[in-house]
Amino acid sequence: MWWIKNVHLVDPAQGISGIRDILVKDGLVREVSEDIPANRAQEILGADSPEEIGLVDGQGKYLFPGLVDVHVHLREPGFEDKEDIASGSRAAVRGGFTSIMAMANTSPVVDHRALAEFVLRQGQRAGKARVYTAAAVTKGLRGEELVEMMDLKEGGVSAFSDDGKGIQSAEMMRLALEYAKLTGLPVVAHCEDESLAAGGAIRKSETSARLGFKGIPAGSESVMVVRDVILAGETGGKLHIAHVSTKESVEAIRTGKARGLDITAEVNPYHLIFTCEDVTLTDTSYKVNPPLPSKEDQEALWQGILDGTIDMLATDHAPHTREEKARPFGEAPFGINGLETALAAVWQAFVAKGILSVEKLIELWSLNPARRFGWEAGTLKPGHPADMVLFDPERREVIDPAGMESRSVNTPYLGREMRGLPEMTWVAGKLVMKDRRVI
Ligand SMILES: NC(=O)N[C@@H](CC(=O)O)C(=O)O
Ligand SMILES: [Zn+2]
Ligand SMILES: [Zn+2]
Repeated sequence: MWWIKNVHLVDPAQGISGIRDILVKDGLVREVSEDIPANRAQEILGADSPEEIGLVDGQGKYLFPGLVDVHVHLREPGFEDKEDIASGSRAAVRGGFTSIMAMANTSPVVDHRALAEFVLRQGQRAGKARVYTAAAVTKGLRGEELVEMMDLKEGGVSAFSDDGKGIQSAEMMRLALEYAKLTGLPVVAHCEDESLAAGGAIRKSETSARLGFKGIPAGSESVMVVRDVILAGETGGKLHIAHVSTKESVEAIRTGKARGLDITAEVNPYHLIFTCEDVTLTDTSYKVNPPLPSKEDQEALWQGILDGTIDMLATDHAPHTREEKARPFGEAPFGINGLETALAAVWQAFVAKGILSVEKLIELWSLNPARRFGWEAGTLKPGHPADMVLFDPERREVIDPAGMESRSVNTPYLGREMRGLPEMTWVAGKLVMKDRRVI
């Protein structure tokens, strides 16, 4: 049992952003109030003596509902040299994430029930973050034949996604939305038209021309977002757009929402922090799909966040080995390792500077994703699971591979000092990270 005192609690679902005390017992939040006297805490917690209660002084710190990340690559089965479910879920809680959703682009692909159940079981066995999983939309991510959606839903998946590949056939996407609708689960769309994107390494721009790369045009994403919004309208299906990175995509989603369609969208925080102009040939950790956007697109992403067109942030945690990322830029795989650095990155770039409020941050990264995917998370209302993060806005740390839980270190922050980090993480009232160490 826990008693956290004098902490700045941020919980948009309860309309709270201010100093509170909070009591936790048997995995649940029991009481949230402005000041809890010792005898009352002992009574509510049913403690025989004060020594039984874990007391945390939250002075100068924030308490957040555990962050919810709907887009991570845990690489198991098949690519355990990059990450596995245990290491990924440890990285999650170290970074402040207590619920994560694994993508299906493993080997074999999570396109059948037995494998989905395996992923969920491995997540439980790891006993750190709550691990949810998406199943593929099409068998083997080949875009040709739908998976058994109802069977997978019964196996416990939370969404369907061919993430890593765009579904090239409009008819296949239409069918996917229609069938997924019967399960009540969203289709998570990775929007990428291969005829436009093929062979590119970074966003088509002055930089791509200067560096001598074939650029990936913004349209390779936007045309498919427009298509999928239209198909969501025709089918009445539930659509979630992954890693939105262009102005035209934001516009299409805004239009779809104005029509009342069942659409949500996420942005990868690195697309808010970096632009295509930051890319250098020597650092492949900036190579990500979709590629880092232009300044103009980045501004449109912000507009989308501020007016509610964009519902959430998601790391798209995409670990790759040092060997793979050591290849020449054009040949290195796409992806940025996110779980252990993303919150700090957003904090120091935006929240610390007053560009993004802490309340909006928690809406975007805890409340909204939990609501969309139907998970019990995103708030610390009494009676809800005590998935919580104690966050120290002043804590500094140099990002050192030796301290990282992820098996991969493909982040632009390597060797850089970050400011604003999670200090303690609880999942279901159990302390799983303390002082930057997973326990
Ligand atoms: N985002 C990436 O750059 N890479 C992801 C695939 C994806 O999310 O599309 C990966 O699996 O490595
Ligand atoms: Zn993707
Ligand atoms: Zn992804």
